[in-house]
Amino acid sequence: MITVVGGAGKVGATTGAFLLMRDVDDVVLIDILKDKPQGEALDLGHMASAIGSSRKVIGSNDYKDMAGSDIVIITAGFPRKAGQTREELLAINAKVMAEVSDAIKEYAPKAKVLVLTNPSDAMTYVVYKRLKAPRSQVIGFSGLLDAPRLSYYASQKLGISPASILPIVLGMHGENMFPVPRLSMVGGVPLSELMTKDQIDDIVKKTVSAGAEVIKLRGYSSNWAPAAGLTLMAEAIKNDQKRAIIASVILQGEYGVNDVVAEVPVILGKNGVEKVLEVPLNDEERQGFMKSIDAVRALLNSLPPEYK
Ligand SMILES: NC(=O)c1ccc[n+]([C@@H]2O[C@H](COP(=O)([O-])OP(=O)(O)OC[C@H]3O[C@@H](n4cnc5c(N)ncnc54)[C@H](O)[C@@H]3O)[C@@H](O)[C@H]2O)c1
Ligand SMILES: O=C(O)C[C@H](O)C(=O)O
Repeated sequence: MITVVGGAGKVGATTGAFLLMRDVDDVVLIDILKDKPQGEALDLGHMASAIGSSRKVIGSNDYKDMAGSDIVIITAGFPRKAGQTREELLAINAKVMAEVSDAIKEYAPKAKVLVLTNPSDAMTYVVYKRLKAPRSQVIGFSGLLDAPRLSYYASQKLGISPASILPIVLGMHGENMFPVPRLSMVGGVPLSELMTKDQIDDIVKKTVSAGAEVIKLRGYSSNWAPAAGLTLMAEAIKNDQKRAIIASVILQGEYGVNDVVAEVPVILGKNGVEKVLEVPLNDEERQGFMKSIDAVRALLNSLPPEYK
């Protein structure tokens, strides 16, 4: 069973749909909004029936309905509006994370927890600290959004399928994210060798500002792409795929960094994060990555003390 807390929201409900479409597991949508999670679940139940799925889906306003979940996905909280940064949501969403973490501790303490809510690296840290769980159990989302965005923009320039690109994006989910074109491969050839410097600069810029661009165009933030990424992460854990995925984890010595959350490639399986991979950065890339790490560290330092 997979619970989505924030399940009546845009990313939450979309994730519920994708989990059912890909037959990953039964789904529970929990939200504080009256009737909305139940309404979303009813529509999704009809959808499951339409596709011939016997998966169950329920909506609830009661955290105790997450009991028995193997995975809890947190999409609860406030999204940013046009002109806002993700970091501006720090205090308001940290409060939501604390409440949801306390519920997880009570009702699903062994669940693997995927944290989407922004600013997602800091929110992952808050949940990790609050749950006092091993870092393998608390996994931040965004790598499976930022990396496919890099592939998307590169594929458009190169006229090839995004599926043939293995993208690497590290660090923070935000303005300080660190795409690494030299380690992003097309058939073993780095993007940096297939494109001019100007083209690389352009796709990096577009990747970093993609979330803001979606908001600017349609008035609210992304849901389809993050829901797809969350579904693939849940699938990797549920089906013990031991798949390399970029996710946000609490670094414990890797890259010479301690107690900071950052996007890095990890192996995801039934135990959550089963391995953290250290990509071979050159000196210049290492500097860029550390700048991104410093930005996350500064954000974590600015958390109110009760969340650290
Ligand atoms: N990390 C990423 O890559 C990424 C991608 C997209 C969105 N986000 C973030 O995810 C969050 C959700 O985005 P959205 O577009 O789905 O927003 P939304 O407003 O559509 O949904 C959020 C839902 O959370 C619910 N909620 C609030 N507090 C709650 C609580 N204590 N318990 C249960 N439910 C609660 C709300 O009622 C709402 O239904 C935002 O912070 C957004 O910025 C992150
Ligand atoms: O941009 C946002 O606020 C949502 C998300 O972080 C994204 O990158 O799409």
